[in-house]
Amino acid sequence: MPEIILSINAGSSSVKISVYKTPSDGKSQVPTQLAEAVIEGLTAPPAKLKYERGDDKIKDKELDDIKSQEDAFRYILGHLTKDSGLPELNDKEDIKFTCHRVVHGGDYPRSQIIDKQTYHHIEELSDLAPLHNAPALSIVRAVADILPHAKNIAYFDSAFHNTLPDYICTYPIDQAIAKKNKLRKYGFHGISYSFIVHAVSTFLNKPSNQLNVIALHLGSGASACCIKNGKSLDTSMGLTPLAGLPGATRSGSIDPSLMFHFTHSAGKPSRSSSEKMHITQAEEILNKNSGWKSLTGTTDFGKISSSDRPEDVLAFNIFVDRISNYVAPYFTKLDGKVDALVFAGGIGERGAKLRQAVVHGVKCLGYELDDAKNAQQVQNVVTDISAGGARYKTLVVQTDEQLEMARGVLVDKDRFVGKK
Ligand SMILES: Nc1ncnc2c1ncn2[C@@H]1O[C@H](COP(=O)(O)OP(=O)(O)O)[C@@H](O)[C@H]1O
Ligand SMILES: CC(=O)OP(=O)(O)O
Ligand SMILES: [Mg+2]
Repeated sequence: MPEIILSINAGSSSVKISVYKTPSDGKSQVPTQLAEAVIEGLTAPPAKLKYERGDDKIKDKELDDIKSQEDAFRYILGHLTKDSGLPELNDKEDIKFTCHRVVHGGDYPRSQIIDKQTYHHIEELSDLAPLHNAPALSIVRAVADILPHAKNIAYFDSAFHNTLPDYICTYPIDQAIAKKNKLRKYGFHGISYSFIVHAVSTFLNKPSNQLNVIALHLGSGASACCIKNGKSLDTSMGLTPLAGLPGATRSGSIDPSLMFHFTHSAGKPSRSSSEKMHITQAEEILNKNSGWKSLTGTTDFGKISSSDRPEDVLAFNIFVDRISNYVAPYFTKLDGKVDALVFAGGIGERGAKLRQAVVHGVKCLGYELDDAKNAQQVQNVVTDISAGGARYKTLVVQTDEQLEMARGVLVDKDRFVGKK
């Protein structure tokens, strides 16, 4: 009997939910997608709904009352269960598995059933992913409330980076304190990077364990990953998703001393700290009130890219510069043996002008775009946008974290049987 999987991806500005059914032959490892709902723009209200079920589509429906990831989840679940074209979901008890993208999984090397212990562990990690873990847990609680029969499984963004060598994930600080407090580089967007490895390996017809890729996941949060033989060798995010590239509301890496000159109360608790999540004013400022929002007043990078206001041009140039700070070093870490430079995430997939500027900046390495291919809206999972004579390939991958998690359910099902 096919079973229904609800795969939930709570990002910092969006919630994306896909519904799948497991294959009826029980053998193939490919779930069938029945519907996909996305609410985006949580940081640039009003939030907007996109919905696709077969040929039925809703595009950019404005939702005034949806302010948080939990609101978005409840709205989407209501929409799915009321959709008469989706009879598989009319009875909520039909949902057997719910997959949750959890950004910070600490030392967890792979997915986990969410029981009391895992729930509390994810909660303890909330301080280290202030825009992510708590919203993901608010959805886990809502699922426990509305869908008590479903098995909740956490998929961790950090797990893909479990292969980082010690000299890359160790910070040069007192090692006794670092070990005691587990202060190291974790890295995130790993579910997306895992999807990218699968997709590019299929596209290039090359085994994933021989694949070398420089991957850029550019969304509300943005990161770069150096993938060697299909595994993470280095990545730009760190102990938290604040390190590395700037984002919609995040500064990215800055001089650590800066904050003490920015405000005298940097170390004091922020007003949005709660019993469950403790963050300082510095963390609040750098995670929630910086990035594109602080420079331009909007978090919509599409608007920023198409504007010629000086502050938008500055934000665009900063992003191009910071991205280029990773591409060439990762190229050398891979010894120039690079199968593809990959763009993914909301900005990577839709931002033709940004791709053009980034690739132009690394032209001397042998990257060049076909301008016409770059300008088109991508339709396929993988699109080659490189110029005919380019020495190295540039690809756009429409990443699908929900599908990556749902595939994981098919692989992991037996590990979870009998557990609740
Ligand atoms: N046409 C576009 N060009 C560039 N960026 C875009 C475009 N459309 C949307 N975006 C940006 O994509 C980002 C959302 O990316 P996404 O990966 O979905 O975010 P999240 O981090 O919430 O998962 C937003 O910052 C949005 O501004
Ligand atoms: C890890 C991270 O920053 O995720 P997102 O881009 O979805 O906010
Ligand atoms: Mg995302």
